[in-house]
Amino acid sequence: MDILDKILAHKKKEVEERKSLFPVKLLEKSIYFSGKTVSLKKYLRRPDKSGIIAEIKRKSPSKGMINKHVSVEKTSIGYMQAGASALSVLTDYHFFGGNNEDLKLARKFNFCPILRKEFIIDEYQVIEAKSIGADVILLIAAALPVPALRQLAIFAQSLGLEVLMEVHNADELNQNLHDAVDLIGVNNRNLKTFEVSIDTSKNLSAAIPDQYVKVAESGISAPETIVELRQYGFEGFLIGETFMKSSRPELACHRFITAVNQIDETKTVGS
Ligand SMILES: O=C(O)c1ccccc1NCC(=O)[C@H](O)[C@H](O)COP(=O)(O)O
Repeated sequence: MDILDKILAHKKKEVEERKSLFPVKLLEKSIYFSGKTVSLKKYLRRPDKSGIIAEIKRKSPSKGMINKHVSVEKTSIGYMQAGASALSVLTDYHFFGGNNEDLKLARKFNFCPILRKEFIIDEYQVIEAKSIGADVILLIAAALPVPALRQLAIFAQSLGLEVLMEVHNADELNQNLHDAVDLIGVNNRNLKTFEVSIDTSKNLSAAIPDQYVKVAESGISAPETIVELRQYGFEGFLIGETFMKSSRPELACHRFITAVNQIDETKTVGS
């Protein structure tokens, strides 16, 4: 059993418990449920932004505790002030130390696209995502059979949510391409070995059709990598640990984006 199998087995039980504790009828009463969403696709393409999706991530299966004392309010506002294009909030508690309140807090203090980083296997979690103020959900191709993934994606779009589909290889990519997916994320982290390689994004980039916004996920630790990945057509860059391992994640994000901008400026002057 790899880590994804373990997470999904746990998630199955958790979702059933949540369904009885917080029935759909209750979730639908949230002010966010019938509200408008903010488009991640559009924000990633805004020229005044970096393309960085900055993540709130307290701990992870690969790294253990990363940042126990993060303030979601301070960090999320600081990320956006630093020039991030969007936020990602891990809402899984058991493996990542997150929760729905984190996302609600991020929503309360920011007008920007927010990705609910979750292990979604059931329509209930899509309704929950909308009810807590998310704009985008993640669907992991390796987590679900193709028809189930497609159904969840169509359902999410019917609620006004965008769908970021995460793939690890060409097979997952080719099987799952369809109109209900808005963005394709290539995860550089191998979930069996936890090894990260930016080459995963580079190698898959050409196989992603132009209609999808390409997002490189995980293991991005150097500003130069953003500049390099842009040359492969990536417009979004999901970064968690590199910022969160600092006691001031928002400052780490600011320094990182400033460095990306400096590389861009140097290239412009030199060309
Ligand atoms: O981060 C993990 O260890 C992990 C393990 C198993 C499933 C998912 C995992 N991470 C979720 C993510 O996708 C990352 O938080 C996200 O891409 C940011 O990655 P990083 O910048 O490397 O923190």
